[in-house]
Amino acid sequence: MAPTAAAADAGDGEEEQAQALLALLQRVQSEALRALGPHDFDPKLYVDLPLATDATAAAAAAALASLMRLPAPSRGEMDAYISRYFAQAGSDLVAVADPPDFEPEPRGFLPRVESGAARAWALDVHALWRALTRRVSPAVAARPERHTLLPLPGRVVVPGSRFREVYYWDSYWVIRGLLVSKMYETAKDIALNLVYLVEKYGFVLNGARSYYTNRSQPPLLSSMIFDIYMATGDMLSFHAEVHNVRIMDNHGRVHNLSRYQAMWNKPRPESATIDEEFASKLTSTGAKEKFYHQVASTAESGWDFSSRWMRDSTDMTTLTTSYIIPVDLNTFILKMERDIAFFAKLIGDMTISERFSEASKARHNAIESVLWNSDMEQWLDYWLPTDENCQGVYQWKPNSQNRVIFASNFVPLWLNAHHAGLERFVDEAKLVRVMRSLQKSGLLQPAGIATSLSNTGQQWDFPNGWAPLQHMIVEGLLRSDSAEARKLAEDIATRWVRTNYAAYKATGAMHEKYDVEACGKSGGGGEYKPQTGFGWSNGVILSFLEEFGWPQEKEIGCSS
Ligand SMILES: OC[C@H]1O[C@H](O[C@H]2O[C@H](CO)[C@@H](O)[C@H](O)[C@H]2O)[C@H](O)[C@@H](O)[C@@H]1O
Repeated sequence: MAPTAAAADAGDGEEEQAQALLALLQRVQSEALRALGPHDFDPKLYVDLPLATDATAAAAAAALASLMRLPAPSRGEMDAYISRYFAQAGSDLVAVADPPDFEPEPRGFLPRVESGAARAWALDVHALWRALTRRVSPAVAARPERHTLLPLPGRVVVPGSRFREVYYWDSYWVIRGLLVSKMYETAKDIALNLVYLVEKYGFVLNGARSYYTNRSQPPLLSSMIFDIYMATGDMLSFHAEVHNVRIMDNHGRVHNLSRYQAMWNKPRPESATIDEEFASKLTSTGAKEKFYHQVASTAESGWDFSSRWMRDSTDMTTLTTSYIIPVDLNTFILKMERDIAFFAKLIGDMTISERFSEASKARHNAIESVLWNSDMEQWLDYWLPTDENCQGVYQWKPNSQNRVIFASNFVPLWLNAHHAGLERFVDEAKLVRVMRSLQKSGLLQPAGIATSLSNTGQQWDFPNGWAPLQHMIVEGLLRSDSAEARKLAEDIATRWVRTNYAAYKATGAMHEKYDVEACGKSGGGGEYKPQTGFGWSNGVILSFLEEFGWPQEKEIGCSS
């Protein structure tokens, strides 16, 4: 997960040049804000610009310095400057409109989807892989100092719209969809690209840009490899790291758990103007640096942003992410430990297999001792004191569990969906109790599972629902002996499919997130405009349609 010696092997000269281009682009970003104003301003666009083929960074910097001397550059002057010195954002990725493993209707595609409307839409969603598959242009590897995009050896699938590069945790659900679409080679390419990032940087980056080298995202690489292996029998290799916190429970046992922790204490380049604006109310440099560190650590969580990480949900400067032990992160790492044990056994390395099997058992105990709350029948994030550096052993305190309801409190159910034959993470009786807790939590809404119960305007809060959260909880409920749990899983999936379908029919697009209060509404909130495309939404729809089918007589539109 998070970096230890970020970019240590990436080469010092290369790293310096990457940082010089980024610094120039951040100055362009600030100048563009001055020229264009904050309305509809997307700071990420500017740090994604490659240098134009006939431009040098020195000439672009000199011309920018002249613009900066103007009292207020006009939109025309700014546009002229950008088109003179830079190529279009995203032009350093080559569209792969015809991936070699794409077939308009692959043999054996969604055999249980009988409804004509559902099947036609599923084929549209499947065809979106053509619009989202890219290859990094060879120009990037030839002159990396001219791009913030990082070179990658294979094809990628991007989420879409402003997200022009491959993302770490998005790729898990993209791959799940690609496996339904029988695009095994593209799925393997994505995973191998992420392995390449591990080899080069020591961990999988948040996304494949030079400004993402300071942090990772939820660690799902082994899950990708596991699912590819299950679908194809092919194995890839990988490696990952964790950031440790030690907690002593009431029986004197010390547990190791993990937290998010980015290696960064500056504004995020892709959102620098926004971060600086929030930090402007903090007076000391130290306080600003701590804030920037929390912002980057929150981006590492994938839940950027949410009241889940804030002491005061109205104040971004109260982000406290690196002092929180998150339920979902520890679920992902436990799954990774089980995956490694599985693969090591498969290749006959029993020493590694046993080591990771022991680690997964220890984390299982830690999750049950530190994060499980038997009154609420949910797993809860654990908040550490913010005045310490997390080096020592903390004494567990019941009040440090965050009793606020989030969809992540139910993500450990997902562990039940994998590794048939192993001891189940949650036994049947407990699963039914957790299911009841979910049913009365308020998270179940007409169009799916809400991210939280608080409407804060942040995108990882109410009323937004996100594809990965629906998918993990549905898969967890589904692999149960309880008919009621399986029925609830299908009910949630049905609501989610219907809302995605209705929004697609209304807008012609698949969306990054949805408003779960009503069927057919896309989501909003957060620091950027709602995006379409969209990698993980497409992947989850294909996965649900494969799992549950769609009978002829079942209505796919919103039922009134
Ligand atoms: O530019 C702002 C932030 O955008 C990304 O986060 C969001 O989109 C990602 C891609 O779909 C997704 O993985 C993440 O969960 C979303 O919150 C980016 O990952 C952040 O690092 C970035 O600061």
